[in-house]
Amino acid sequence: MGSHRNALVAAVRQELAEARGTARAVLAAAESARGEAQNRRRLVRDAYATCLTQLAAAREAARDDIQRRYQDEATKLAGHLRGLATVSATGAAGAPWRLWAPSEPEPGGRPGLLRIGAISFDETTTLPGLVPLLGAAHLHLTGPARVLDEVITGVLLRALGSTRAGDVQLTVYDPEHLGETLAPFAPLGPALVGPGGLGSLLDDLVEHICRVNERAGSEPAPWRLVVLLADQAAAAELTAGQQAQLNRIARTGVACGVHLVVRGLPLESHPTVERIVVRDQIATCGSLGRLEIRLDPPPAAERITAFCQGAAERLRAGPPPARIADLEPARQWIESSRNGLLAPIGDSTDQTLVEVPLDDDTPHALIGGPPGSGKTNLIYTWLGSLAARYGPEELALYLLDFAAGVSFARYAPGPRDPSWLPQVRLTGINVSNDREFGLAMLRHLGEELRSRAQAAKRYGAGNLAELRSADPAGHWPRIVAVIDEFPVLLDGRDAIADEAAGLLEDLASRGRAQGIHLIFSAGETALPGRTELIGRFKLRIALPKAHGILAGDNLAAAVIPRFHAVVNTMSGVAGANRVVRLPDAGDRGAWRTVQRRLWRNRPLGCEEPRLFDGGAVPRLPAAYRPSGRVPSVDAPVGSSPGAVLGERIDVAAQPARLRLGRMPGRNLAVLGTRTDEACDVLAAAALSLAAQGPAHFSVVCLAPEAERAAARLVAELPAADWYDTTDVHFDLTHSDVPRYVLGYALDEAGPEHQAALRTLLADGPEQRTHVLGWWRSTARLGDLDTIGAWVALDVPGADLAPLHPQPEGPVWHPRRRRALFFDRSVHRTPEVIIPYEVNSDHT
Ligand SMILES: Nc1ncnc2c1ncn2[C@@H]1O[C@H](COP(=O)(O)OP(=O)(O)OP(=O)(O)O)[C@@H](O)[C@H]1O
Repeated sequence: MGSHRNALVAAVRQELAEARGTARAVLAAAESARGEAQNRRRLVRDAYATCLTQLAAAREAARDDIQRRYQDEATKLAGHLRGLATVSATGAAGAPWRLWAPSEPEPGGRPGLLRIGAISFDETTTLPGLVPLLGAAHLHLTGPARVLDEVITGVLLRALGSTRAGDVQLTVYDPEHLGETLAPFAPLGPALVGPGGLGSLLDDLVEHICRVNERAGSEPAPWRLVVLLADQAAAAELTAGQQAQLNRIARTGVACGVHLVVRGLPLESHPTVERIVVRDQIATCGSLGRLEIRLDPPPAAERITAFCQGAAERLRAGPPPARIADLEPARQWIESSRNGLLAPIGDSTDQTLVEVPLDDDTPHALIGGPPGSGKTNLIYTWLGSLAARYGPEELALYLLDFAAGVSFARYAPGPRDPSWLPQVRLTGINVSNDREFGLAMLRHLGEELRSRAQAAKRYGAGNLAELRSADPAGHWPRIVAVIDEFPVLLDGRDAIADEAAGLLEDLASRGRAQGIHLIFSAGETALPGRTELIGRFKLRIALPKAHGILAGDNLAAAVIPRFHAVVNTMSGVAGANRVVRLPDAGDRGAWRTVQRRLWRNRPLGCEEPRLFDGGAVPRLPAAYRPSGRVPSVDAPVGSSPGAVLGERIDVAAQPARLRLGRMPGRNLAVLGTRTDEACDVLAAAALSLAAQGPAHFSVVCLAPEAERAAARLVAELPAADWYDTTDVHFDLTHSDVPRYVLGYALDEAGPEHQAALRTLLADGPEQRTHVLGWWRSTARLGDLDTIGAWVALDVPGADLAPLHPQPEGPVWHPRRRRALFFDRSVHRTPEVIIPYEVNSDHT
């Protein structure tokens, strides 16, 4: 029994132990599951936290991105809007008051929007607040009357300032203040409508609209801008009929150029009615929705008055004349000069361009007007207009300016601008003292006339057009010679005037058929004894107050205003006048731009023009200096080497040469007291001889003031002896090569040397020894037969009589850097030359 109980206890114990073990295992599993669950919860919580952080960061980034994009877009949009506003309201229509100035509308452009204030876009961006008016809308304003009047004042000034004078006709109905509200506009003379005048004003406007409608398609300008400033009393008196008229205008006015600016009267709604509501200096407009415009302050009354006075003045003067740019052709150089040259020089008051011809019927032109009347300006305009139309194959220009100035210098290359006008072949400036150059140009043109006449004869052609048809490959441009202040050339009864007059007669009478045209201008054209010549100029252009250009009974030049001209193609007879308004051609910068463009398009081989500047001293060209090419003793010597003395006053700038052959008298005397010029003549002669072949030089210097120049010459010559007062020699020694004795101040040679000098002068040339000497006075020259050539500096003509073929001596008025050169073996009369500058240290 006991063992049974023990066995049972043991079994129970066993079961209990098992049950405890199971419970412990279950507990352990539960513990582990809990731990796992807790772990998972922590993980989930961590993940959630991370997720939240990431989400927050993503949200921040997205927000930043949106913000940035918004900023970018807003800035871009504001920029676009500002750009749009700028083009919609250019110049006076949109500029803030502190920068405001009236502006010229673009030709053919539409009127823009008008600024009344600014729209703040965000803290940093503002845009102009613009409203439409001319060509687009009526304005209807509501708000405090004082502020509205300020807005209206600003709008009016902008509308008037951005259109041409006369384009806007202003009418003001102001029954309360009788026009005083817009008093600063008084100089423009607006039509003022008093109390009780509203009805007839509206009727008038409606009638005007009907008339414009009948002429459909016509330009609306001038616009009629009608400002209605009604107070309560006036509004109360508005009749139903007037209201109906007002509404009719609101509907139909804009299309017919009638614009209302209304405060204090009701106006029917219509797409062309822009409503502006003002509250506390803030305006809202129908066209801008909810955007608010902070109003600009009104413009100062003085500014309005000043502008209106200027506009009234411009209105009295009429529309502005054409500008130089308006004369430009659509395409350059497409015209042919076969039958003539036709180019505008300005416009008439109806703004049509006035063209002037140079052709077989009107071959030559005469321009006249007192000093300062605009002759040079007209020539600039005409030349510019011709040069833009006719290329260098069609037109060749020769320009000479005898007026005190350098007006044609602009057409030649200069130190600051390498461009030149491709049609210009020759231009002379500062020539008033060098009439010889005028003569040279006429001689050149005379040659051209002769060769054209010969060619025409060969081809059987009667004029240039026929010659060009017969010889299509030939180069036959029309030639235009312009001479400003031409009477200077014909002035005086001297050989130059006589020869020039003869050449001009020839050119004026025969040039027509050969395509050679003259344009002459002068302050005074009444030239005694030249009436026949003047009569050849059929085209007359008279500037204000010109005398003697038009016929005696044609008084048009006396009454035309400044910067106008009378163009007459019938030698100035009354009844053939055309009044032209001349553009201002004075802007050098603008001309340079045009010239550069023409210059860049010049044809291949187009040569630079020859510029003769009477104020410049030519330098001895390098080709006449021995440097770099010292001839050897064996080199052949020409039978008569030529000494270069100076530059000839001719179109080719050739050197004046003295041939020194083996004949009696081939010596040179330089005469006068101007040391530097005398030294230059001797140096140029010696250096040019040295450059031609082997020669021996003896320099005899008897004047201390010439020593420096003489010494420099010796240094530059390949071989030279030096003699001075301590050692004078005039011996005639035999030499294999030509020998040149360069004598400085030979009048200083003492009596003991006179015989030797005379012998040298008399016998030297045949033995190839030549004296090139400087005498300061003609009295000490000795035997004149031995002096075959001379160069006179500051020696009066009378003193040269013994050396001159005619006993009365040459007409010679000495002037600086000019010399009279006579070589009895080639000249009939002496010629004027310009001594070269050989060394630059005395100028
Ligand atoms: N059409 C014009 N528009 C504006 N200004 C002009 C016009 N014509 C001339 N002028 C100006 O008037 C002034 C005198 O003109 P210009 O030198 O052409 O006269 P001019 O008759 O040649 O004088 P002068 O006989 O003294 O040489 C210059 O300052 C020039 O710029």
